Amino acid sequence: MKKFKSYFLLLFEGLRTFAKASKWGTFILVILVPIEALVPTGIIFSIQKVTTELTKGSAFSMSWGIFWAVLLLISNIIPPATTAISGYLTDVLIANINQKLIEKSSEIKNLEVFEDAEFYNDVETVRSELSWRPVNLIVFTLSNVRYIISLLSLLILLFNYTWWLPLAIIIVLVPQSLIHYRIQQEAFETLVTRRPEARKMNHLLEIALNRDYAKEARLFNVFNFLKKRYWTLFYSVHKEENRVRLRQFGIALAFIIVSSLVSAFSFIYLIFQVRSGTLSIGIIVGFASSLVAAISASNGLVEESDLLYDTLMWLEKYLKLMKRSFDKSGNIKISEINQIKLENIMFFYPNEKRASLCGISLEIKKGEKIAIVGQNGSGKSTLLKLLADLFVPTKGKILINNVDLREIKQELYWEKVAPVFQDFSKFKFSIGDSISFGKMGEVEKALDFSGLAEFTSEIQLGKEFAGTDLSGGQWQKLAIARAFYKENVELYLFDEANSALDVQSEKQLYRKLMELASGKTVIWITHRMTSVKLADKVLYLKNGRVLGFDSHENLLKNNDYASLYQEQFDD
Ligand SMILES: Nc1ncnc2c1ncn2[C@@H]1O[C@H](COP(=O)(O)OP(=O)(O)OP(=O)(O)O)[C@@H](O)[C@H]1O
Repeated sequence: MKKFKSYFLLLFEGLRTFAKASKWGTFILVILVPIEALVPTGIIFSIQKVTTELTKGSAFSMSWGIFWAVLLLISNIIPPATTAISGYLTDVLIANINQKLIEKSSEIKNLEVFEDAEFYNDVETVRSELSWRPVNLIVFTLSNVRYIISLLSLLILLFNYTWWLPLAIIIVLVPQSLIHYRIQQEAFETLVTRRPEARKMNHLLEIALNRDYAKEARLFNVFNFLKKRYWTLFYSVHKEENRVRLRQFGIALAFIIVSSLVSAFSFIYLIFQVRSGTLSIGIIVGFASSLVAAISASNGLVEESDLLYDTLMWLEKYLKLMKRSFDKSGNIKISEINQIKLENIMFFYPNEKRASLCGISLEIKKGEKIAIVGQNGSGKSTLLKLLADLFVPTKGKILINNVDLREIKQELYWEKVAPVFQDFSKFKFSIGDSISFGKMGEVEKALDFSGLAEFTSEIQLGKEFAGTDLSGGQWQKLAIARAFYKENVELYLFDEANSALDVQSEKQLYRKLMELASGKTVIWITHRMTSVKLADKVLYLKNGRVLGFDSHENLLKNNDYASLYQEQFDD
């Protein structure tokens, strides 16, 4: 019963979601659907009346005939109208849900949530099924409301013939529905808990079909591997689902046999009544038609409410995501970044036992140029992500102008920071939009600064949008242009922003950066040691710890650093 209650609560939430998308669309459907649902009962009733009046030779048969014709007309007009309105409602519902998801994502201030498997699974479930779930939500909600109203009106009609038949139908229907919901829930859970496998299967298909994988997939001939891995995953996912389906079929069959026996028995009983002259022939026509319609409505209700239930479980995940509140940012406003102080920073990625950063303490003053060096995995990018306020230290504090970064209004801090990440995003907009995101300003200047002067802001990016593609270095220059374009920056964070650049472009990058960032703080990660000479201080990291934080010249006295530096210039 608790399940039923939550089912109806969710159904109500679904209706509220429709109303939020379009008040008028929902209102018209709320009027039309019950009328549409009542029409079949009206038609059966009028046929019964026509037959009864005809056998009596009464002139009323004509009035009932006209009533029947009007109902027939209504039954033909309403379905195309509800289809058109529900089509419109589906479109605005999808747009509404998409807008809400974009808004919700903007509330995520700490990227740690993306590392949480449960959250990630929920987001993936909502996102991957977004293109078709809202359609199902509308279609199945409407059909279920229609079935419920039809069934109730038919049961009332049947009640006029025999009181025990509608009762028997309800007695068969309720446990049948309960068992179905239980199984459906199990099926959904199975699918969801198996979601990582389903995602792996999708990834295999992506490798086979996506252009990003096309080169290596061919030269390393991964296709046989993909096919085998796909079948292995398929069998593991579908073994469980087939078990659920089989149970569902068995239970449905048992209930169908019971309800057919009850119906047959009542029909035979009524035939006897008509033969003995207790009931009129019109009654048997009405009874037979309403029984067939009621059985078909109750079967439809069980089947489609199963499908609706499945969709409502998706809605539940969506609503859970919408209700989730994320860490709030602080409230302290800053207009400048005069000092950055790290106090004994320790950082573990979620569910990781090994610290990625350990006991980092240092101070950076406004305008200082800091290079971060160290071997792969030493914690350089992690430190930069903490400085960008995308992750929060597990222990210790980052102080900005002596204020804990957690207390500072995040939007204001981010306004002052211009990053180029190692794994920068390749936005497939026009070049202008992928730099400015719709803001006014001189995109061309940023392009020129980052060495992309030959491109204009109108050029569309991305082959999937009939646009152009860029070389690896050009994509990186575009990410750099994005950072150069940003105004009122106080802190530049560059994570191997030179990794794909040719020697000349790299020199230009640092020249422009030093020019643009004069008086501002710049922190850059690099494996190419030539740029360390430009830095006021070099931060040398190893295994998440600071091995040195001093000028390049002073650090050369450290054997470890000296050999890291020297190795670049050896053969
Ligand atoms: N999302 C993550 N989840 C778990 N561990 C991570 C994650 N990202 C990085 N790590 C781990 O944190 C440590 C530091 O990684 P980080 O990316 O900061 O190194 P890095 O010095 O920037 O390396 P590289 O020079 O290769 O870019 C590594 O041991 C890495 O395996």
